[in-house]
Amino acid sequence: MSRQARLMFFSPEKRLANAIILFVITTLFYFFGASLRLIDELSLFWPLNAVLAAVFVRNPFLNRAAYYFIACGAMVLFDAMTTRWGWQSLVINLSNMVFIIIMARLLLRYSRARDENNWAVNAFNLFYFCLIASVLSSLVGSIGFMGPSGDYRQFLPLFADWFSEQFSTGVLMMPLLLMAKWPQWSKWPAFHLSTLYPLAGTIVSVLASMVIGGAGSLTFPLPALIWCAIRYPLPITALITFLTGGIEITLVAHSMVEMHHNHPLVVNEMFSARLGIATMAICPLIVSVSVDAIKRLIQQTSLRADYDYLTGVYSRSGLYEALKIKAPLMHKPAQKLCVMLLDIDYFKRINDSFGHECGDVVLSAFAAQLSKVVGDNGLVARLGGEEFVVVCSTDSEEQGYGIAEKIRQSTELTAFRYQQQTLFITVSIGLAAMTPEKQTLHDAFNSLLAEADKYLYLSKRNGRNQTSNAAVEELTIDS
Ligand SMILES: Nc1nc2c(ncn2[C@@H]2O[C@H](COP(=O)(O)OP(=O)(O)OP(=O)(O)O)[C@@H](O)[C@H]2O)c(=O)[nH]1
Repeated sequence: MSRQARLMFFSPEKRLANAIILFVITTLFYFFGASLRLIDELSLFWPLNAVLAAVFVRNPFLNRAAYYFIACGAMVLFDAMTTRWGWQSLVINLSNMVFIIIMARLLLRYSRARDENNWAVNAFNLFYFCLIASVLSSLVGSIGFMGPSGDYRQFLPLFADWFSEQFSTGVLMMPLLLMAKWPQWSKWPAFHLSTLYPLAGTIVSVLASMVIGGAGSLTFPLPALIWCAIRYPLPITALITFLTGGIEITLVAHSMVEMHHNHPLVVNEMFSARLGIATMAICPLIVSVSVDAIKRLIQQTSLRADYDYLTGVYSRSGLYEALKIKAPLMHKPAQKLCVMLLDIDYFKRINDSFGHECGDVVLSAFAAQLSKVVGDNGLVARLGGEEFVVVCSTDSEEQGYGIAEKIRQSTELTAFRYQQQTLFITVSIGLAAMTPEKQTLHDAFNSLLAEADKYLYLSKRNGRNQTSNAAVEELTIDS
């Protein structure tokens, strides 16, 4: 991911600026969380912990005691100015820090190394890391909050509420926070109305869960979210999933999705709803991560198929793809399509005298030299063994012949090096050219390749290290 595309607020060199920004972010989100408080101390959503954990994951250099201290200090200071919690504030904020530090450390240790470019939201890992961080931080929070003289019958409901909030907010927010980047509008595909269908499906299913109600209705958006995961990029899926989960939690908390008709909302139901929503939220992400991985695999496989592994020039299949995509841009209607078939002379001797590895080095250096001479004026491919093909568009066949000769002469003059050895090679070339009229470039190429093969044979037969084409063939026949 490029520096510009990622959201960058921190820098390893600017420690004071880092400290100030961290302090401001902590205070802002603390304020936001505090304004969402539902019942006394507890919050419906507490986004600060997920936000700070993501900040520490995205900026590994911030993972130092001093920065942890600043974040915790900002929280305690906010409480000191806005509440009368006293020591309880220390416990609550310590529990926040437990979540933040455990989450950041686990993600940095197990996810980042695997995929440097994607901040690897391995959805399974994220789910379990959130679980571990939430259990530990809620334990610290609820035990500390009750204190030694607390009524321990209250422990379980307190722990359940604390844990389910941390866990659901973490699972819903972390993927989005870890992947957030400035949108690159230029890379967005053209808009079609059908693009909105999965989003519309999600909205309709959230509305349906409001109308129908009951615990089961919370899973209504799942199919639509999975549809989103298949259609949209990973960060967009993370955003929609986050919004859907957040809306559902709010609806349940405000009894707009009824879990039990005619019964007021009790903590256990909230606990169950939050866990259910968090579990549902991870499903589209798992699909999205898998779709992303499959897409990358397809990209890698086609890259492998399109390029020759040894020399880096096009493979045979890659050349046919390039003829479809690149050649029409390069070829003007009145121009000649020139196909040169090249075969290194006596290549077997190089293998026999210096070994197969030396042969590979020569093939690779020859391909590099060939690409340099042809430049942007043509396509270079390796058909197999020591046989290469060059396709270019020229104003005349003579011009094509000129390029072929330039290749041949530069090959003859190049000293190829392998270990302490200096080797010289020559190449024989067959050249065929035509102005494709009704034929596609692909068909024209196929017939020119067969013709060039005939002229290559002529070059070999006439002593190698030469270029042959129709004109040379005529001369040979005449003489
Ligand atoms: N090192 C290496 N050798 C290869 C590769 N592919 C094919 N070869 C060798 O290339 C040689 C081609 O030999 P021949 O077809 O007899 O042709 P030549 O020796 O070049 O002789 P002429 O083409 O008639 O000038 C064989 O020894 C193959 O084993 C490769 O990827 N690497």
